[in-house]
This record gives sequence, structure tokens and C-alpha cells, in this order.
Amino acid sequence: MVKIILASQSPRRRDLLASLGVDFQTIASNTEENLNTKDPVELVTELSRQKALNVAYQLDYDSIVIGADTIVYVDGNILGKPENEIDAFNKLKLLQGRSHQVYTGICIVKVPSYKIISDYAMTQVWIKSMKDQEIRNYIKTGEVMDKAGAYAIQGRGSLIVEKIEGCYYNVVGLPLNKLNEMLKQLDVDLMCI
Ligand SMILES: Cc1cn([C@H]2C[C@H](O)[C@@H](COP(=O)(O)OP(=O)(O)OP(=O)(O)O)O2)c(=O)[nH]c1=O
Repeated sequence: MVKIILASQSPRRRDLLASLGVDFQTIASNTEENLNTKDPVELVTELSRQKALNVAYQLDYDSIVIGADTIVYVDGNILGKPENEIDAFNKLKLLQGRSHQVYTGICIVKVPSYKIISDYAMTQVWIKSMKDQEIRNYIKTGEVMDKAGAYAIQGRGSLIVEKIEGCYYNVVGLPLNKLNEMLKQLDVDLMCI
């Protein structure tokens, strides 16, 4: 049986894949997350590819490596994880009272053939209008710092999200339906293993 490897240090991605009850191993990739592009699809596609390949090159047994990258996109601005609380405030200020897009790129690399499958998912998210004090209260919860766009829909961020259109799991970092459609191209179906 081919091994499934999640090339990620994100506890959210690990929990989402684990929620399916499938066997897999996690290996964190060792890549710099900076790339000079303003195109969200190009960015998440390339970063997820770098993460998956970085781990794939370390392996010498039959495996399928999954890399992913999530960003928030609003008005031509790409928002990654906040650098500090002021940055988190500025990011949330940009997002409040309107909709934005969350993009996750997924890259799957088969070892040892190095066949690559890349795709992405996009979800539209509406965040409610917030007073500055409400934004500060949210930042004080401590959950925003390691999340793209400085919010966590799966945490108390649920209290500021009005609605979404698209895959919820994509916002948390791993669009499971999209992932399975990609894996099926390599004859792996997470429904059956
Ligand atoms: C918008 C949003 C993002 N996020 C998270 C998902 C990702 O873990 C993170 C974006 O950072 P990423 O750089 O995509 O991932 P990561 O650094 O956490 O993990 P790795 O690169 O090792 O795979 O933001 C949430 O958990 N909830 C949300 O609502």
C-alpha cells in the first residue's frame, strides 16, 4: 500500500485529514514562504508545490505527498499570517464589513515517479462589520496569529463570519473534496482506504 504523507506542520490540516480516519504520516516541509506575485492562484499553486516537492525529495519509498497553502485575498491584496498584533488589526480592519476570497492550493506528488497534480479551491467569506474595539477583543482571544487573514473560522472567528460560499474545509486549510478528486487521478480514493 502506498503511504500518504501530509507535508505540513499545520495542526488544522492534520486534524482535517485525521477526521477521515485514514492512515497517514505528517512531515513538515522546510520552505521559505515568499514569492513575488500578486496573483493568488499562482501564489498558492507554487507554494503548495514547493512544500510537497521539498518533502517528496526526502523520501525513498512509494508514497503520495500532499502539500497545501492557504491565503486570504481582498481587493488585490494577498493576506498571509499576521506578523504581530498591529498587523493582525490592520488585516481584520480590511476584512470587516465585506466579502473576501480564501484560496488554498493543493499539490500532490507521487514518489518515486514525481508525477505532480496541482489544483486549488476558492471560498467566498463574508465578515461582519466590526468596531475597532471588537477587532481588538477578537485579537485578544489569541487565535489569530498563525492564521492567514488573522482569523480562524473554526474558532471564535465563527462569531465574526456572516456566511460563506464554497468549501468550509478550504477556509480551514484543506479542501477535502477537492483533495479526494485529485487523489482519484492517482487511483486513491479516501472514501475506500
Ligand atoms: C482563514 C483561515 C486560515 N487558517 C489557517 C490554515 C493554515 O494553517 C494557515 C495558513 O498558513 P499556511 O502557510 O497555508 O500553512 P501553515 O504554515 O499553517 O502550515 P504548512 O505550511 O506547514 O502546511 O491559516 C485557519 O486555520 N482558519 C481560517 O479561518
